[in-house]
Amino acid sequence: MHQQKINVIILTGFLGAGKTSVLNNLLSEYAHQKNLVIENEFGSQSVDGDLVNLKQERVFELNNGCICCSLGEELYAVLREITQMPSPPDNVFIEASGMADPGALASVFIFETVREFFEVKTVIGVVDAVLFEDCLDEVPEAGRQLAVADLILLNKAAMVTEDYVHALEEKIKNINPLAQVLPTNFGEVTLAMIDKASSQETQLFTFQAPESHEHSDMKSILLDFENIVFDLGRLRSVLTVSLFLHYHQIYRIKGFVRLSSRKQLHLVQSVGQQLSISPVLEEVGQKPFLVVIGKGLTRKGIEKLFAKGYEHEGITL
Ligand SMILES: Nc1nc2c(ncn2[C@@H]2O[C@H](COP(=O)(O)OP(=O)(O)OP(=O)(O)O)[C@@H](O)[C@H]2O)c(=O)[nH]1
Repeated sequence: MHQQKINVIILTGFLGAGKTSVLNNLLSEYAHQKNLVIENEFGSQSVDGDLVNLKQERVFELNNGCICCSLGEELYAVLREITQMPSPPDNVFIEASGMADPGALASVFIFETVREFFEVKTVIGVVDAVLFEDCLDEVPEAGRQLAVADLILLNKAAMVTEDYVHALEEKIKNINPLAQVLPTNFGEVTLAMIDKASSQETQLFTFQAPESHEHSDMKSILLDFENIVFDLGRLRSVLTVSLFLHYHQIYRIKGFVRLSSRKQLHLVQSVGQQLSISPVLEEVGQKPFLVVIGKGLTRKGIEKLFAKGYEHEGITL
């Protein structure tokens, strides 16, 4: 087995938002390490010409899938190939096509067989400051890309006024209170920005969400579970079914819960249709809560859904 896990950075964002610019900057930032790029582009245009820093890196292309599920299978096959390389890379960068559902990509990394070798360091969402509001209203994938991201780069910031940048930052934070939002130009990112966004659990510990927020039809709902103890089996089955049935509404779930069968607090998170519930090693007084991000959600509906995870078998303190 590969001794150290391979870091994975997933780049999402709408067409022309600046993903390739961000990728080039990242390749410069990580130039001292061995990097590999996976592209998921529409069409068959060559990507090599766009990437300035690809001296040693190898580029894999995913061609078949975009929004469909074959994308996950294709990525899985590429990842297997990477683990069998004589000298595997330190970092794998995945640039998702502007039309891709990043959940389908990110969810591959929830599988145990993949997690054994790879660790998603961060999911970066690149947003075009000029076009963001139009995109969000008109393109469903744009909302999903925002929901999945840990770090959202508000790119082309210099093309709009400072006040507008602040207003957009607020809007984006309201949609995804879990992410860091940073204005950039020409996709300029630093390692420090990535490292900050990738300490996800630490970030969650200090997370203070607004009650509930709305923009367009997208919304984040904060659920306080301080006095609730879930039944693991029930919670898992309720969420698994809901992520499948309400795929077009629930974009992301993330937070902590208490379980009747375990002492430790558990981190719950969904990526695409995949769910993971894992123990938190150091809780340091963390209170249980969950954030649900999605489209057309109602607090009542979401509360009802989670109640199925603790009523009867579970205990309400
Ligand atoms: N003015 C300005 N142009 C930018 C900025 N960032 C990127 N661009 C330009 O916007 C265009 C698209 O940038 P890319 O980095 O290729 O964007 P992308 O998201 O990879 O594009 P697709 O692969 O087509 O989805 C290019 O011409 C960039 O030079 C910026 O901050 N300001």
